[in-house]
Amino acid sequence: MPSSSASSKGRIGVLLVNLGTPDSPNTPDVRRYLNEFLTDARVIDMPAAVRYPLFRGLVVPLRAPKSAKIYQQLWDKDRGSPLLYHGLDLQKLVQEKLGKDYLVAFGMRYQNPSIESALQELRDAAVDRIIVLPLFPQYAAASTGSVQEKVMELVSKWWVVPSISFISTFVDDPGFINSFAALGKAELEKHDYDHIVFSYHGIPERHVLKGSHKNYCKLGSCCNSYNKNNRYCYRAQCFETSRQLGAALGLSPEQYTTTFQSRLQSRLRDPWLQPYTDEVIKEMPAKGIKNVLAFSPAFVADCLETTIEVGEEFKELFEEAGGQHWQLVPSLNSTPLWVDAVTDMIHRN
Ligand SMILES: C=CC1=C(C)c2cc3[nH]c(cc4nc(cc5[nH]c(cc1n2)c(C)c5CCC(=O)O)C(CCC(=O)O)=C4C)c(C)c3C=C
Ligand SMILES: [Fe+2]
Ligand SMILES: [Fe+2]
Repeated sequence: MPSSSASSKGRIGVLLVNLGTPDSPNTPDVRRYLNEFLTDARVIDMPAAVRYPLFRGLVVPLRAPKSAKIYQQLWDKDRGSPLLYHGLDLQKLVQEKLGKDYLVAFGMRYQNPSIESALQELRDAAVDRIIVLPLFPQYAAASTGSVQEKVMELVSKWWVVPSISFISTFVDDPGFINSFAALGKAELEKHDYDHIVFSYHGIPERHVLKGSHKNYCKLGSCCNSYNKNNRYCYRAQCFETSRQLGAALGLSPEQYTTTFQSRLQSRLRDPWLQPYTDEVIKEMPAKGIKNVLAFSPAFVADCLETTIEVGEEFKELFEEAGGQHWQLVPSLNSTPLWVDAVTDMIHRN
């Protein structure tokens, strides 16, 4: 008779995944990161015969030295890339909170620690099943979709394929919303603001239309409500996060604006989601909006796109246009409310 004392159940594996970051802020590492990132067909959805020569041969070599300079500004001399160390801090705290019945691993879609190494950690521990949480509140094929594809590609090669589930979007998760709102309220107590900007990472409009369920989404007022037809529409999800955050902060719709940042290509050739943050904020001071509090709610950890783009570059633009006070709300990083929110999402799954 087999011993009845040994439990037949293993731990539950949890895989937290963020986008990725270079191993160092030096040009060769930034080039390697950008090469992996920008040849992903879910990010640059061109035929491989065009994507590889164009990006490896032209875009990345030109971009890498410029990006490296910005990463050098961002890099912490002891802990390195914020996206990485905040992710590792979150992993540790969520593990402590979930306890010994769970094993929490952390991976990056591009570069290190790889999703492959994180999955291997869970496999070595013979976890019972795996819950994957891509750390992107709003689903986009280029972010969450790419993580899902990579996880499925890797796990499909295992002889024993475990039960696996994905948390694909958490735009309106009360824990996520309340964690961000709490950070915003702390800033609102320190200063008087004329307006709030919710600036999301942009994606090409084409990506939204490609994911449109039965052509429901046409980049118009379709995105003004969040419903079963546009549950995975990135634009509708961003608007929903803004509405939820606005409500949690006690704002009326006129007190905030939703904008999109970080477009990669020329807008003439390839329109990205609009309005563009840089264009909107340049117009604000002339309209009497001189004090702005900015959130970046497409990111749950501070990174190049929050600290440098929103916190520094947009501040400079705003001030040059006559603005007086521009303040970025820090990201969720590994704050206690966010650790609780992640733990709750895992428990509910
Ligand atoms: C929030 C989710 C993200 C989506 C959606 C996304 C789409 C997307 N991004 C690019 C191009 C670049 N993004 C870069 C940095 C970057 N992007 C995200 C998240 C999303 N991207 C994060 C978290 C980061 C920061 C990483 C860090 O190390 O701090 C960069 C690299 C930086 C630079 O050179 O400017 C590029 C390039 C595209 C083309 C795209 C959708 C099609
Ligand atoms: Fe990006
Ligand atoms: Fe829509």
